[in-house]
Amino acid sequence: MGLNAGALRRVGVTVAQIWKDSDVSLEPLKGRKVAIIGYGSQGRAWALNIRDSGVDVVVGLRPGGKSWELATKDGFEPKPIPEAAKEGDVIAMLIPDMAQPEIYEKYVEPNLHEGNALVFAHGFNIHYGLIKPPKNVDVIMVAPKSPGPKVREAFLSGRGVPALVAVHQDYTGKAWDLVLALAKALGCTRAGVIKTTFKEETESDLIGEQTVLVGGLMELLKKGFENLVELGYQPEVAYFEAINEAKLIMDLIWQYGFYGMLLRVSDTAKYGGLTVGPKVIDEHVKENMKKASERVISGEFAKEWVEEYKKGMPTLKELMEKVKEHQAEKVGKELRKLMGLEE
Ligand SMILES: NC(=O)C1=CN([C@@H]2O[C@H](COP(=O)(O)OP(=O)(O)OC[C@H]3O[C@@H](n4cnc5c(N)ncnc54)[C@H](O)[C@@H]3O)[C@@H](O)[C@H]2O)C=CC1
Ligand SMILES: CC(=O)[C@](C)(O)C(=O)O
Ligand SMILES: [Mg+2]
Ligand SMILES: [Mg+2]
Repeated sequence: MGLNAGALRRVGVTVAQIWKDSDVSLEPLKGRKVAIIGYGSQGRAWALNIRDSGVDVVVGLRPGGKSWELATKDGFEPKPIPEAAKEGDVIAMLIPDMAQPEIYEKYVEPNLHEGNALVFAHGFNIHYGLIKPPKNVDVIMVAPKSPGPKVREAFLSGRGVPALVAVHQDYTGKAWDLVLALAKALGCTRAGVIKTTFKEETESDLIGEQTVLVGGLMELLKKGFENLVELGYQPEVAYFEAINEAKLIMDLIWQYGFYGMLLRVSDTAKYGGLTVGPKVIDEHVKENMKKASERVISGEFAKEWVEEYKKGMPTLKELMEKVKEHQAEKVGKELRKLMGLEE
């Protein structure tokens, strides 16, 4: 199957529908309690932002853990997951994707009431059929296009991060109003919220994080660092050049776009970058991206990840250790200390 522009239509959305803050009301959340299950990257940001938006929040956690302690420090009174799920009218699943099916089945599903809403921040478990909710609840998603801590940081700065919203099941007939209200309570409508489907969000999120955001970006910076070191330049120079400054250039792209970034670097960098860049990140890279995308779309990646999780994540653990051992990490730690970024 070719992955061309036409393939986009497969996901059921052709023209982007975007909501902004003034289009959306918080009214659907009035008098309803939001149960946040999990207090990690997204969970903490959601609980704090939704509470600050004047909505009643209960945090559901495993008793005695680190999250319990942190949520208590933040002024919540966390409850065991089954109790929070029972109390909540709107139940947000914000524990790791792989942990969700079991926790859902054991503690959440038995406590769902007719007309409740089950909320996801990523479509994985619904799209790949690992969680099958009952027919008498709404099943919705607000997927912030941002790491959790930035969801909180942006909310506090008054800006908000963009998000995708979707409705998988509209039992009450009011699921769209609710999902938009949640996006507003998270601060996401301030930046813009786009209508999507669980399929489009799941596939594009996985493809994005594998080929660009997490996999692609890190590999590019790592190889850029290694290349400089192998050529005999100082590792500290390589770190500042290929890793630290990448953030500063990315900030310019973030704020002004490609063209705006180019206007702010030297003509020498513009000419060198525009002529050499496509030779380094060439069509082979795009072909590799397509292959990775096919594995996401076919469900092959999801199957592999579930198997890895069931084995206790040996590959993930090994790869994480290897990252820690990389020279860029060792040099970087010292330099980040120097710049006052890390203790
Ligand atoms: N990390 C991020 O920035 C983003 C995450 N998402 C989605 O948000 C959801 C939550 O992901 P994260 O915030 O990364 O999760 P996380 O890994 O930060 O979750 C940690 C929380 O889950 C709890 N937890 C972990 N394992 C558990 C288990 N077996 N049983 C009960 N509780 C458990 C921990 O105590 C902690 O409170 C996922 O669906 C993810 O795909 C979506 C956008 C970005
Ligand atoms: C932060 C985010 O949006 C990711 C990369 O999709 C994720 O953490 O899963
Ligand atoms: Mg993701
Ligand atoms: Mg994402």
